[in-house]
Amino acid sequence: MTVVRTSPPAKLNLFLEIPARRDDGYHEIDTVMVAIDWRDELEIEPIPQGRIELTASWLPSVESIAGELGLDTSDGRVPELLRIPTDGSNLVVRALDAFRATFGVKTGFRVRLGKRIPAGAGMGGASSDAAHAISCAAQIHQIDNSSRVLHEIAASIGSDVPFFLGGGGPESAVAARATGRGERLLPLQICPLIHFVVAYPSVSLSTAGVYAQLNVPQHPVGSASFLQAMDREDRESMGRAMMNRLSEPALKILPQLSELLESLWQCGLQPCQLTGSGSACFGIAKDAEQAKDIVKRLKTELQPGVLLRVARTVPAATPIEIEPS
Ligand SMILES: C[C@](O)(CO)[C@H](O)COP(=O)(O)OP(=O)(O)OC[C@H]1O[C@@H](n2ccc(N)nc2=O)[C@H](O)[C@@H]1O
Ligand SMILES: Nc1ncnc2c1ncn2[C@@H]1O[C@H](COP(=O)(O)OP(=O)(O)OP(=O)(O)O)[C@@H](O)[C@H]1O
Repeated sequence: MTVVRTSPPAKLNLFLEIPARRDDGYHEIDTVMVAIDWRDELEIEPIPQGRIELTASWLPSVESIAGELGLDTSDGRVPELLRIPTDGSNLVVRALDAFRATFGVKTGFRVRLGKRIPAGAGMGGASSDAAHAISCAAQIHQIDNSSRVLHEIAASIGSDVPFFLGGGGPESAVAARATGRGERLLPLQICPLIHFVVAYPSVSLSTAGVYAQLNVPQHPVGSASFLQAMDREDRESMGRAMMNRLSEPALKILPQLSELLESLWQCGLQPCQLTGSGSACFGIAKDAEQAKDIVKRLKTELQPGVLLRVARTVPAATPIEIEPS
């Protein structure tokens, strides 16, 4: 049986405006997302049984992630914040079930999911896992990865999922503009290499809950200035045009996020902002060296209590390794 492996990346929203509320419970968004090298690990093999068997664990270990977050594991139980569902509520299971139903696949998949990306962070970890699971299943069943149908399956699982399919081309874009509810994608050919410091506090936010607290702006800001700056690789103008309309509702729910943003800013990261619906925040560093130094310094100030990582832009769709056995 063939085993396929890949490493789903997280995303950051550099620009996120929300021009309108829709009648179907969603919002029209205008966002520019980049993928970053904070990655989960996914291993999928076909099995004759017609079901999805998923196992999931934290990498390098639940104890080490819990330690950084200041969560207690002394009773041997996984802390609530780090529980990973392995039933039908996991987006990987939902995506693979939708794949089987769409293509009439009677056999199933065994999946091992290694998590590094926190959930409810606005980093799209679950969405990326789901998109990469779809790509792996397509590889196993020799379905063209650029198929429109795969994009439709992805969009049915979640608004952020199609971004991580990467358009199916050989060279996936690092950045894309997403509109509609997030599923209409324009891959961006030019994106400078950006180094980030990303910080996840010991708390998750519900995407639906944050959207529910949003006051839709009367005069939405267009993404044109940000996109033009990106096209010119003009980092200063990009920085000035960055924004996230969900910051206000997220900070209303979790006021302590402003302290985290302040800590990033005080270290010289600029600009600093929430990603997606939070709770993770990020700041842009001048280079890899500065990002590394800042993470080292912030660890002494903020840990335990905050996961801190350096990250840089990478292609949204990660290649799949095939191991025939
Ligand atoms: C905040 C972002 O991460 C920005 O990229 C996305 O807009 C959220 O995308 P996502 O997590 O894939 O969200 P979904 O799973 O599709 O939707 C979760 C919930 O978020 C709200 N939602 C999501 C996307 C959207 N365009 N409008 C919304 O109002 C809805 O209440 C929806 O029920
Ligand atoms: N593959 C997965 N990995 C982790 N959590 C998952 C997965 N699939 C479903 N979940 C559940 O989904 C919930 C929401 O987490 P999700 O991962 O969607 O947030 P996120 O990846 O940060 O995305 P968003 O950008 O929407 O905030 C979690 O509380 C978790 O229980």
